[in-house]
Amino acid sequence: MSRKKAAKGKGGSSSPSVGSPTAKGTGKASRSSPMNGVVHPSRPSVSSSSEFYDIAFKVMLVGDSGVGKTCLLVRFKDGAFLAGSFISTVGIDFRNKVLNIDGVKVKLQIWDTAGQERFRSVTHAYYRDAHALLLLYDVTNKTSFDNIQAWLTEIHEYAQQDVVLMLLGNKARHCADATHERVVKREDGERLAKEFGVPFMETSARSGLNVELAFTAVAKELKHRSTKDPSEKFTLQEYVNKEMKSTSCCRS
Ligand SMILES: Nc1nc2c(ncn2[C@@H]2O[C@H](COP(=O)(O)OP(=O)(O)OP(=O)(O)O)[C@@H](O)[C@H]2O)c(=O)[nH]1
Ligand SMILES: [Mg+2]
Repeated sequence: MSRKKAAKGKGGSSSPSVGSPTAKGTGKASRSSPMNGVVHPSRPSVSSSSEFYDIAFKVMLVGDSGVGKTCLLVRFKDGAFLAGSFISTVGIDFRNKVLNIDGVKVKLQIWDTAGQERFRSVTHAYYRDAHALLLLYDVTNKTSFDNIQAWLTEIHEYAQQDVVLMLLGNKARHCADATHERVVKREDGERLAKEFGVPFMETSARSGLNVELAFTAVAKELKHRSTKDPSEKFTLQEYVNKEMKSTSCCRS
């Protein structure tokens, strides 16, 4: 397996990277990638980064405005929490991160979409290229939870049928994240996820709860699908159930 070089740094709506609809100039996603849609660039990206990778995937963060998509990405990429005033994402943005999954360098190109309704048509253009979707709601905001069904309808309409999907209940009350009151019970999230057959866990971009796990689990599933190694047994939901940390330490 030849090793490629990852483009480094923060992306942006003005300069999308390899594979974005805008970069191809067609406004439409391409489906020409080999290995079940896995991105294997024909040559290393022009970049000063020393991060090589073997396979690359696109992961999209979706959900209502304010649920914490940008914060989740920043927590995962930089290990920090964006405190202070809320700056709503305009259009779409991306960051890259290379993970070592069982000896394979997996590059995730993570697209952070704007949750605001007025940017919905921008987001639609990116769905078809996504290998995985992390769908977020905010456990302190009931409307964001009620809107999950509408998001799922949208996903079924615009995303690939075999897209890897995971539901995340963010802002979960956890040791370092107890600023807001929970209004969506964990059991409600579990029930909804079960109903739609998608893996689920609660996260906190603020405390870091399960953030690494959410992206690692998706990377493992995508790598598993692309290598199709029959000796390797992997089930996303089982992995998540085994690895996830619960918020129970803070429950009163
Ligand atoms: N307490 C708590 N606050 C969070 C968490 N994640 C995000 N926030 C706060 O929620 C607000 C919205 O976070 P963003 O990450 O910007 O939300 P977003 O989903 O990217 O919103 P859009 O870009 O408009 O779609 C910010 O004020 C964050 O500080 C979390 O895990 N816990
Ligand atoms: Mg945002």
